[in-house]
Amino acid sequence: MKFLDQAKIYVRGGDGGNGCVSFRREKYIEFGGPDGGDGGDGGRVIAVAVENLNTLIDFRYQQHFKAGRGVHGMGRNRHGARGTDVEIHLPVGTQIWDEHGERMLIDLTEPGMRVLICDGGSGGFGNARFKSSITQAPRRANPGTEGTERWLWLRLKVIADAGLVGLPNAGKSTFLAGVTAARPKIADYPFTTLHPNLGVVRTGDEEFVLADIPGLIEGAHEGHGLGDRFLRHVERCGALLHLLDVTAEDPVKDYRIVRGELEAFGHGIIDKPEIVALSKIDAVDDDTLALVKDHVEEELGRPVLALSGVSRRGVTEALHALLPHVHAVREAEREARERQRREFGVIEDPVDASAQKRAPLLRLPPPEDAPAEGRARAGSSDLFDEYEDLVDGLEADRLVVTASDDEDWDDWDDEDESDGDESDGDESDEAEDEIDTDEDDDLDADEDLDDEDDLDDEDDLDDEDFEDDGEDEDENEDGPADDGEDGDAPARGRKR
Ligand SMILES: Nc1nc2c(ncn2[C@@H]2O[C@H](COP(=O)(O)OP(=O)(O)OP(=O)(O)O)[C@@H](O)[C@H]2O)c(=O)[nH]1
Ligand SMILES: [Mg+2]
Repeated sequence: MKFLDQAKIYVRGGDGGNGCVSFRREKYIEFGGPDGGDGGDGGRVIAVAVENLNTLIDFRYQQHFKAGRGVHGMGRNRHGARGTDVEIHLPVGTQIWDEHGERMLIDLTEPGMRVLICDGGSGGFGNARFKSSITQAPRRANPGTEGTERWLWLRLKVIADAGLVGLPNAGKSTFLAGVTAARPKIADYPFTTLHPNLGVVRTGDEEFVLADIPGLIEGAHEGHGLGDRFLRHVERCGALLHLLDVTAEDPVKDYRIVRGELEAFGHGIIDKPEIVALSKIDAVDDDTLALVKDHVEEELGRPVLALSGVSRRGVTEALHALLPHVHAVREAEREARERQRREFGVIEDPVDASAQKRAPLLRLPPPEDAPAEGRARAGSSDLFDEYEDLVDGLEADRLVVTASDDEDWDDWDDEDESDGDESDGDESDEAEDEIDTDEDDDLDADEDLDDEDDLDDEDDLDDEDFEDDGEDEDENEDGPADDGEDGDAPARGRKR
């Protein structure tokens, strides 16, 4: 499988479904009352950390993730269903960064960790919600709110307890293959290893993960060789095992080159506990080894181990030297995880009953430019007031409508005016251009109405009513919530 350790993705929560304006229509039942259901909430986008994945290559082929839209509310008090959630599976060790790659939002360090990265919009209230003792036939419903959207960077940092560093050909992959079941490519040329390899080391009853990363050369931080970006995979390691090829001309110089690159990379790698070992010692006799070892120890001013990935000599000692550091980093990681949990807070997951069995859902911090409260909730917003005004201006009666969006509301408004004009226009002489525009409006409005009809499941029922019962008319005209002079024939005819 190809290795890719960063990717940019676009995520979008589903829009909330619109509330529905509908009235109960049934034979022999007068004043049926409002029965428009609420729209369903939009689906959410959730990131899940999973094991057995170690690349972000999938995100090269798919970058856009959109959750499903909430279903619109319907008549007979039917609420729309929630939009479907989208789950994005990420390898453990993936970090989620903001759009500009400047701020890390969350670090998926545990398998099964779940993060809500994009919330869906809320469903709008149907007209049944607006029933009160005064307004018994409310003709308003809320449109659903839009889902949030954002771009995010994903960065994979392989999670290993210890890492192998060194020049190309130092014997890193050979060492990994010797102490773990990993089978990295090994060959007698530089840059055999092109991406990090992981292996699980077992010593006694201890286990830890060892990472072999591509070799570093002088100037790697400027992009020489494979560059130094793979170093971020050892950022999380508890310790580094720095291998120096004993057969090399000058192991001390090799050591300094690699240290120089670690320093140039930054991110605290240079400060990590480091164990230095001469490798390939089976390739030299003991005298030469002793000579080189003394020289290197003297130059570096520290003890140096000696090992061979081929003959396994000195390997156990090197692993044991790594162990205390591995324990220390694990302890620190555990604390960091607890801190992260406290910081992000856990969201109760009302949707999914099985969620309790799974890891808690964490909430990703909102984009920095977003309003603190997030998006306005349906039913409590300016949107609502705006809509209320619009509806008050409407003469339309007994509409059964599933709103699609704001534009539709505007169209309704237009339509109303044009209808008025239409009836006037037949009787009186209007200015010509005015009539023209009105006709255009009419066309548009009719089209819009058709669209709405298509969306609306209620239509059959209501169509029938419109056709056959004159009672209904009376019912609405006499209805306690009728605002004055509506119930006029043109308005009703218009809806047909
Ligand atoms: N004799 C001997 N040869 C070794 C030993 N370790 C590695 N080699 C040889 O050295 C060469 C390079 O080994 P690798 O393990 O691929 O080296 P590397 O550090 O992973 O190299 P890159 O992946 O290119 O950075 C291969 O030909 C190995 O057979 C050892 O312990 N003894
Ligand atoms: Mg290698």
